Amino acid sequence: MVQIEWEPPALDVSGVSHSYGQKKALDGVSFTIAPGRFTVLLGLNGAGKTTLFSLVSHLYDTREGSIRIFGNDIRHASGEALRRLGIVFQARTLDLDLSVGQNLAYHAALHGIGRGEAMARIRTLLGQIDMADRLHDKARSLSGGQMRRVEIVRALLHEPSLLLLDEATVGLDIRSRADILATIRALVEANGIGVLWATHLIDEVDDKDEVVILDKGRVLAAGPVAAIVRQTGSADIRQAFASLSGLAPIPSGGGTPVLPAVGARR
Ligand SMILES: Nc1ncnc2c1ncn2[C@@H]1O[C@H](COP(=O)(O)OP(=O)(O)OP(=O)(O)O)[C@@H](O)[C@H]1O
Repeated sequence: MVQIEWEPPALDVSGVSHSYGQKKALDGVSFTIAPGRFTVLLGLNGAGKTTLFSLVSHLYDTREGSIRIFGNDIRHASGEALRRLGIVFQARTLDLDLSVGQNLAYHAALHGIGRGEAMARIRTLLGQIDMADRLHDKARSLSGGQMRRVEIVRALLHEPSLLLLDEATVGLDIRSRADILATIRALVEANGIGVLWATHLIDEVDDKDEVVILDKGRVLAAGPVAAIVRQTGSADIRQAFASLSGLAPIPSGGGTPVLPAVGARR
């Protein structure tokens, strides 16, 4: 008999709710993402993306529902779950007074990676993003896009199988945004890792991606772009998103935000 090995989803979010006092930020959120895939978590400002990331990364306790990373429950097997996870938060987190190499080596040490191995990984990853020559430069001397790329390298140092990025292109110009997105897509290909890319920018979705559409704390649709477009009877994901979330059609063009102010709270 042929035994088929079952691989658990990279991320399995099941019935997750979260409130801030009376405010319900997530309401029965369920979806899975497959290993090695690029999945976009698409939602307007205030949809609940950052709250979801805070639960997945165990910054907040999951009180309702469950979150599993490669089968490891974030509550009961948080060590193994977090070992498989890399995360780039929306806010900048490099120490500006340290060099690129020091920032990265410090993070590697926190993960218990020996100095020699850490330096080898740092050099390889910086090479993959064309920043090998910036190893000794102070983080302060980097552009916003370069800082983001270093943060991405930092999130990859412990060789996670799933990378979460929360609005990774916020505050960057169109060129840097495209570069970051291309960098991540190339790293997914090269390293075979899965990515959950949170954004409110519809233009960051590619036809080949999987998408989870989050609106006011609820999942409106989840699956391959083509399936969502077909199921909603839309011409493209732009129209599907607009019709699902009850918005006026979104005009196309360089990275049109679907809502005006990034970081605005409702
Ligand atoms: N610390 C908090 N206290 C109270 N309410 C909060 C807090 N953090 C978020 N919220 C509320 O929870 C909801 C979801 O916010 P969240 O930041 O998770 O959304 P988001 O999709 O990440 O939005 P953005 O793109 O603006 O960061 C919003 O209505 C927000 O106002």
